[in-house]
Amino acid sequence: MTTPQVVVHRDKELMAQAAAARLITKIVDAQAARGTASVVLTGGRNGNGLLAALAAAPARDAVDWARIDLWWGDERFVPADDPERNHVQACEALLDAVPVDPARVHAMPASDGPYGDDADAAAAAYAEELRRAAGPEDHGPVPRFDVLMLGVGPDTHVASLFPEHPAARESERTVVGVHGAPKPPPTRVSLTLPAIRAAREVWLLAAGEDKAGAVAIALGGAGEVQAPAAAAYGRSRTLWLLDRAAAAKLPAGLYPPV
Ligand SMILES: O=C(O)[C@H](O)[C@@H](O)[C@H](O)[C@H](O)COP(=O)(O)O
Repeated sequence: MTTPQVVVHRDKELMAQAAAARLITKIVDAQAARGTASVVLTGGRNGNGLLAALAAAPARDAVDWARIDLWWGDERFVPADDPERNHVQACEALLDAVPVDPARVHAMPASDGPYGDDADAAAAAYAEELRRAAGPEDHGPVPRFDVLMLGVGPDTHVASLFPEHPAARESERTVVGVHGAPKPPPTRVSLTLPAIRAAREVWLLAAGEDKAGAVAIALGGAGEVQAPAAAAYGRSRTLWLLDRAAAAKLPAGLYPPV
């Protein structure tokens, strides 16, 4: 487990812009080192705010968009064109504006797709897609994503792993169907903690005062089933990107004054 590093920005706009700049650099470095990059996107306002900031950043053209695989940490299990879908929101925020290779944009299946309304079958299919993408150098059933981003919910959920839900306890499968989620819509598909922890870097994003309690609990040593965000970490780095309001309940001294 990597020790979390905390970076606090003045407000959520600056947080989104700084995280977008950080992501551009990370992708450019990964493409220089390995010829390709893989990034896991998150749903939610902060994840989409980051993508919109990236779309507006002049340096976005430094990325070779044809040589990047994009995955999702979770998806709302609704029809493919539903505006609630994380994939639809990511297209609006960024993906429609950059020359990504559609074959490398790995959206999770929708509820009107080949698996119908069977979220568990959709999850199994996504797990298989990840397994096929993993090479021998990945030493496991999912690729070693360069960056995996997660929005943090006010109850400490990440992706669609909600506190005390079975998905937060999953230790074998890499992707699961989630039923009865407390955040609508109730049916979702989500990466599990073992899949999340395969990433080189995990970035957790939280902004606003309604997140301050969750951030303090997760960074205060809570257990993974009670606080899934506490158990989301990367192989080489775990980074919490916060605005001042979300950091308000952290103990003094955990990050430099902003
Ligand atoms: O599908 C979703 O809703 C998510 O992926 C979810 O895990 C989200 O990232 C958090 O709830 C934070 O969302 P906000 O950034 O909007 O607070």
